[in-house]
Amino acid sequence: MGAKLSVNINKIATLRNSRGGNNPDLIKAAMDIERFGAEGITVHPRPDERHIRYADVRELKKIVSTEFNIEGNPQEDSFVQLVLEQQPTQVTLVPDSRDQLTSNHGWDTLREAEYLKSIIAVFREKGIRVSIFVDPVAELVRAAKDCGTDRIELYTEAYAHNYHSNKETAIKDYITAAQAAAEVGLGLNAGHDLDLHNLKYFAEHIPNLQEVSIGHALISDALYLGLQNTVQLYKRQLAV
Ligand SMILES: CC(=O)[C@@H](O)[C@H](O)COP(=O)(O)O
Ligand SMILES: NCC(=O)COP(=O)(O)O
Repeated sequence: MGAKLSVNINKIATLRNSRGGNNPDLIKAAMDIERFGAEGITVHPRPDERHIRYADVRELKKIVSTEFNIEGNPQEDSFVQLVLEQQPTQVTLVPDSRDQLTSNHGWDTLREAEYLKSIIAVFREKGIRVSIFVDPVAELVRAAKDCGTDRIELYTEAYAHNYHSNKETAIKDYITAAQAAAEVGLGLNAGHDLDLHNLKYFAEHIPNLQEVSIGHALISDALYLGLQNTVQLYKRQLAV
């Protein structure tokens, strides 16, 4: 079976927030995205609530019937409280600073090991699956296992950036990192800047890939192709 598609709906909230009303309706969009075939809904509430708001997360939890994945930085106490209260399928820990435009690096699982061990345990004790955002470096992947996480999410910005110039080179570190994950028994997710051009090749070369979370490109494509068609096109790239 191919990797699951979890659609990140941050950008739908960004559009809604730009006018202050409820158009587009985030809850309806999440339900439609699931109905169109997505196997998960991802949100990344940031401290300034510039797209997904904490209140959205609470409303989404009531209606998401597939896997609900909440991303964020556990160094924000309010984020930890929100996740513990909402009990999603998965929490993805991302080391973003408060004013960051978008995620731009993974955890240093060697240097931050003690902190990660303690915070991962907090979520796992409550039965929430934990994934941590990691750059494609085998040593950091192996160290992630020692932190007690269930899965890692490989940060795919570098792959997406380099894909068009040389896809064989672009995927190399990800293959090595994915093999390291398999060797130590870690589940494997991936995300950031994956799109209709680069997704199939990634899925074909990373056989132990369990889930991708995709937002920016997918929602942008939906402007031209329609949401239903777009979700199905992305799913087709994963059917390798
Ligand atoms: C962890 C990750 O790569 C995504 O959460 C991405 O950062 C989306 O966040 P924004 O929609 O705020 O850019
Ligand atoms: N975890 C990655 C994610 O949720 C979406 O990233 P992007 O597709 O918006 O770059």
